[in-house]
Amino acid sequence: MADAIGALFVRDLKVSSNRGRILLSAPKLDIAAGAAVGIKGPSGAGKSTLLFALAGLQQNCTGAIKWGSVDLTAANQTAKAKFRRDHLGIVFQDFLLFDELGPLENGAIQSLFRPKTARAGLRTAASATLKQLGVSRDTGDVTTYSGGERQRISVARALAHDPAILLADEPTANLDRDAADALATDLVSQAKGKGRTLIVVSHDQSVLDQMDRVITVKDGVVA
Ligand SMILES: Nc1ncnc2c1ncn2[C@@H]1O[C@H](COP(=O)(O)OP(=O)(O)OP(=O)(O)O)[C@@H](O)[C@H]1O
Repeated sequence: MADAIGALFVRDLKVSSNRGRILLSAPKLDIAAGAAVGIKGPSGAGKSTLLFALAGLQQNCTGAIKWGSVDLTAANQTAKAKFRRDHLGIVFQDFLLFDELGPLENGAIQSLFRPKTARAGLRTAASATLKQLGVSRDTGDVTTYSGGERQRISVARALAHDPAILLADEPTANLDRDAADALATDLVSQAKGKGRTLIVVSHDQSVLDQMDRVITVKDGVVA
């Protein structure tokens, strides 16, 4: 399964700022497809920079970031966008939902820019994941839902296209303890249940405890 799209191979990665300062280096990082991996480290260490590089969203990267046979550092913007559309789901600290829409409209938001033939499937998948995650009502916009529910809606959105890879950047930072624990459990079960690779940046030890493995980033270097 060396070429499984969820298998990550990073070599000699360097990420620079626009002014040429090295923000992050990762000499070697391998993650097996289907693994659940935490990324920890002090504030400003470069964790989000690493996660965004792995998503093909970070500028000024050199070296190799390969997901299966797709080399993101060699890909142009169109190819990177296609990779994300086909294979990647992302969950953000601040949810990044559309406040004026409800859970299903947010969960299935991708249907607005997907081919007509894919739209019904996306809505069905988002609806099923919302149910699995316990977001059972679909009344009112998402501002009427709790933080934990909103983050679960953003997980349903990230998974609607059935990606092989799920990335999350501090997904529990805005949640209370109970909601954070539940969300971490949900992320792991949604990933493991479908053999997805899960990579979670977190300061939260109870989130990191649920991962198969934890990587440390310190002073811009991935250990
Ligand atoms: N586009 C950019 N241009 C210049 N510096 C940047 C850029 N993006 C990030 N940085 C710097 O890179 C370093 C790493 O930032 P990053 O957000 O990856 O850290 P982090 O480990 O995720 O921190 P936190 O835990 O506080 O979110 C920081 O010093 C930050 O100021």
